[in-house]
Amino acid sequence: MGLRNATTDPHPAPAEDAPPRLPRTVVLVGLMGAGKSAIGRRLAARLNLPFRDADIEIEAAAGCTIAEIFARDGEPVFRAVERKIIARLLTEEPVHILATGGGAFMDADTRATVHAHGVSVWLRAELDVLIARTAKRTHRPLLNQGNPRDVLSRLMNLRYPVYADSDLTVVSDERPPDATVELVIEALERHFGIPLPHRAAPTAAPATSKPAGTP
Ligand SMILES: Nc1ncnc2c1ncn2[C@@H]1O[C@H](COP(=O)(O)OP(=O)(O)O)[C@@H](O)[C@H]1O
Ligand SMILES: O=C(O)C1=C[C@@H](OP(=O)(O)O)[C@@H](O)[C@H](O)C1
Ligand SMILES: [Mg+2]
Repeated sequence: MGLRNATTDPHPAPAEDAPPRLPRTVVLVGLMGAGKSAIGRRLAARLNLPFRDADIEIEAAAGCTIAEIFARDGEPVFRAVERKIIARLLTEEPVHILATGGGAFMDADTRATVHAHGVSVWLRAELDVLIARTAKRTHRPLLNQGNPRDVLSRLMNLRYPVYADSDLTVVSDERPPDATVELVIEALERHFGIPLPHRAAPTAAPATSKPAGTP
């Protein structure tokens, strides 16, 4: 018979028949509490891609927490490490979902690297949403120096005009995280003009078994 065995076919289907793939690493940008880490992790699972969190990579490289780097070495040292780690992730790792820390995109070099190698998605959130989401944890050094509402409000004024330079903007509001993930997938599909192969969204929200405080 003329039927070919798919596994031993010496003439495999041409590449254009393969499902479209995300062409660039997705770089999530936004203020503390916007959901970069939480949405990024879920987005990676939906798109079946690796997830990296720049903050976790920094802590692994430094062998201590971000709060300890700020206290011991100061913010400029943290920013230098952050710049280096994000450049490495974007230039040396295959396409993945990357959650940055809220200050990363403020660095001109990092912005240039993101524009050159990634697609940036700003998770834009209102002040009250950011305050509610960040209030539960105390690991962010910038929010432990004074009133979090004042700090976040000042950072919004400074940073939102710069975050606006992102390729895409998605609102991060009170809707459930999976609904925001859906918005990001739709925005990416529109941006690249391709359907992205992705897993179905989780149907029901089962009772959480995560330890308290896990993003
Ligand atoms: N709809 C939502 N979208 C994103 N995060 C949400 C949402 N609802 C609650 N959260 C919680 O808010 C926190 C957001 O923090 P995180 O993802 O660490 O933000 P970032 O990395 O941008 O600072 C997490 O604990 C997350 O579980
Ligand atoms: O906004 C910032 O300058 C920072 C945000 C943090 O990350 P998240 O935005 O993920 O909280 C972390 O990188 C550090 O505490 C500084
Ligand atoms: Mg984060």
